[in-house]
Amino acid sequence: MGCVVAKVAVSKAVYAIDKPYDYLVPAALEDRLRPGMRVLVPFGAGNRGSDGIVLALHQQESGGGLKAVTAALDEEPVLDRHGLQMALWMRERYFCTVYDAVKAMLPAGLYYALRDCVKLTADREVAYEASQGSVAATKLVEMLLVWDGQGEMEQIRAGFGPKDPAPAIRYLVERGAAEIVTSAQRGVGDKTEKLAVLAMPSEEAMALVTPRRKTAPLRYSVTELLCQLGAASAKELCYFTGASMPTIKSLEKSGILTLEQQEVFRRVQLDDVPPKPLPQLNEEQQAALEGLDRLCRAEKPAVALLYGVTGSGKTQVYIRLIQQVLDRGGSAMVLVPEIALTPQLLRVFAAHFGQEIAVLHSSLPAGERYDEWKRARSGKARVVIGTRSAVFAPLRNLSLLILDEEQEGSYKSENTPRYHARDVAKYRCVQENALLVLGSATPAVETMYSAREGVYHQFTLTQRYNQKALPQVHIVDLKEELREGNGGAISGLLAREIGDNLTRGEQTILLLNRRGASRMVSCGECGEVPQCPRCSVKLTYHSANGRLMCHYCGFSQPLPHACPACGGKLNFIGVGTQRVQEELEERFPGVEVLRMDSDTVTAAHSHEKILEQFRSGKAPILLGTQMVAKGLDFENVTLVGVVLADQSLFMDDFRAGERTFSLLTQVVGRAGRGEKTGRAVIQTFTPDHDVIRFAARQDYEHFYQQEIQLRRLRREPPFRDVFVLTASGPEETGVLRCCVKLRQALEGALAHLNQEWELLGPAPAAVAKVNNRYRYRLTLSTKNCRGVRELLGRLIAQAHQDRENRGISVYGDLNPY
Ligand SMILES: Nc1ncnc2c1ncn2[C@@H]1O[C@H](COP(=O)(O)OP(=O)(O)OP(=O)(O)O)[C@@H](O)[C@H]1O
Ligand SMILES: [Zn+2]
Repeated sequence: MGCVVAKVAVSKAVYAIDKPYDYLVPAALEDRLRPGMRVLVPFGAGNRGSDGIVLALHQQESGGGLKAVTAALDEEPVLDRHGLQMALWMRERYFCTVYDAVKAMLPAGLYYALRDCVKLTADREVAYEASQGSVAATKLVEMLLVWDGQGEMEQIRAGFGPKDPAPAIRYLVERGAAEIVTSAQRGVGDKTEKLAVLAMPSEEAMALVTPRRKTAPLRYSVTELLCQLGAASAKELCYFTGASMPTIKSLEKSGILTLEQQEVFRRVQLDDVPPKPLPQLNEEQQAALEGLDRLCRAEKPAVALLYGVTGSGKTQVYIRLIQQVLDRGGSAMVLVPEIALTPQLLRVFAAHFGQEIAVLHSSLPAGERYDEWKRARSGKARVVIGTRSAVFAPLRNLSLLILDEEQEGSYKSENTPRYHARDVAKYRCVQENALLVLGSATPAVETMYSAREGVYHQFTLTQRYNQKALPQVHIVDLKEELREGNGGAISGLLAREIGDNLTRGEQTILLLNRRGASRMVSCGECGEVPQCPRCSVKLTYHSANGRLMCHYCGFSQPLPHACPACGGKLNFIGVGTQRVQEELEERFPGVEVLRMDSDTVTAAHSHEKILEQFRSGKAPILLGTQMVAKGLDFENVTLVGVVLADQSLFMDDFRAGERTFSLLTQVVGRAGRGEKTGRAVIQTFTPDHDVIRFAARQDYEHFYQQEIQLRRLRREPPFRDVFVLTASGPEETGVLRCCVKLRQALEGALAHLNQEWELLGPAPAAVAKVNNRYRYRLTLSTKNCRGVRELLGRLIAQAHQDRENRGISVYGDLNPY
């Protein structure tokens, strides 16, 4: 008789020591435990509990010296064989731990928050007696008795103040009067999903906070706001008052509000969508469908590019393709970029697949996401529609994966694990013998290159479904406008076109190409621009809450009345959507301008409502940031205006051209999708820039040819890959030293590499300081291969273990956005 040993990927094992750890499976668990189930195990010094996932089980002669699994956390596996394989694959690709990958793959509702508790094991008298000889231990016993014999480590630490409770705990444990237990509880999910509800009449609440208004102003403001609203998401309360989560928590402690794990986001109701017959395809669509379906039926891994101009009806092809997959008993997933997952799109799919749909969206509350995940796993839902992380959805018999707008940056994760959904999808295709369809009107240069090289299959839709020509585009040179004395945001031509549209009762979409709507302020006298105290960036002004905010760390402060440095008058600089809105209202009195940007989109006034208002034709003009550029399909829109095209063009990033081309082509493509022909006006300071000229002609072919040549010359993807190693820490010199050391080690090892490479840095990151941490990076450009990944993985692990690097974190990122 041997024993059963589990190989476990442990949550508390950091990257440098991440490997499968062996644990003995206790007899009581032997029948139950299977690979893919999460477990609680003792780990590290002191054997504190950690969660982990079982990678494999095997028989062994003896388990001498092995620690045992404490408990199983799941009834049945949460990952199957392919899922576990995927986690290992991600570790190797993205320099994360296996458990980091597992967490990214599972819905948040499944996480367990682990709590260490100290529990009295003896009764009152015995416990007191055991504590004799240590004042601290006696105090601890008293504390625990008050809490019914058990306290969480955090509570105890709080109770002991600055004193370390550890000796007192040890004292009791050694004398058999207490034990440390680790309990696994269902995770509480994301803070942002908490709903704060006023827990007492508002007068009482105000009476509680008013006396200390001076010393605790944030408590006062939060309470005041909550009294008006009754209930609000914790995130919103913070946003509008500048408070942070501890303030909300302290109000909860005082009983002024309760935090509920409630719906903050409304789930899109799909039950009432009337079913629709399948679309009749035109010839091009039919040809694409047949080709794709043939690949799908082959049950061999394949990637196909569906390259179709805006409005060519790619969605209709997807729908038919999915229907055929379902008819054969398979399942399918459709991934869309963050901003494209609109209720409108969901309704289109719901009309065809009804209850077969599961929606996995990052802004769904954790509980709902978990439910949807379970529906996919059980086979009740066979079509998953979702954003980036839906690529991990546990569909059975997966035979079709669709990545719509595959060039979009939101498919790349900016947090650990830093994966790209396209790569993960490709790997799943191989695992499942499925077909991956990459859809786009402006494919990523890498994707088109693979298609041209014959690595991907390609299908093309050259015409709009309605046979209409693509919109006519005019370029306006803003330098000319300035010379002619028009310093406003709207040129003469654009104003005339808008006017024409108003007369004809047609609608207009205006894009302000910049992140967020916000503006900076600067002092008219000394030129001072308020900066974030924690980051090396300027603060931007948000009109919705009247505060200056940092987009990197969330710091905010009320807009000062005068320049803090010299007392001068503050001016707003930069064109914000709000200013454009004002200008439009001046030029076209009485005309309603809907504005959609991060400022106007709040829980009460959602994205969805604004779009609904626009669709119903009530407002003639929709003005917004990138939110309005993509995916929208409104018949009556015949004019698109780009207020300023240059913004994203001059960023220090090899994708700047591609991103600008894509955005302009997409937004121009919103016009003329119905019966009437569309027009577009692009305003720019660089009318001769190739990217703008190509975009105006919607000429992807020439854009691609020029771009691929540039990439070849500059040795950028797809010809090489870019690995970025970033070190960040509280002291600049330490971070720099860490990078220099890393560079030396890397150079030494790369000398033996049998392929071309180039190493740059250390250089400060584009934003050199975030949240009081300095960031420096090394950039290695070379072909991605196992040897390079192993080398980088080893060096990152070494850097983590280097004592000199205490407080510094080092991470790697492949082809970052
Ligand atoms: N076969 C079809 N039958 C009926 N209507 C169609 C068909 N194909 C496309 N359409 C209509 O044409 C319009 C554009 O189609 P769709 O939104 O699928 O295009 P797209 O290629 O995804 O566009 P974009 O990339 O610009 O978002 C939609 O209103 C759609 O309903
Ligand atoms: Zn900041």
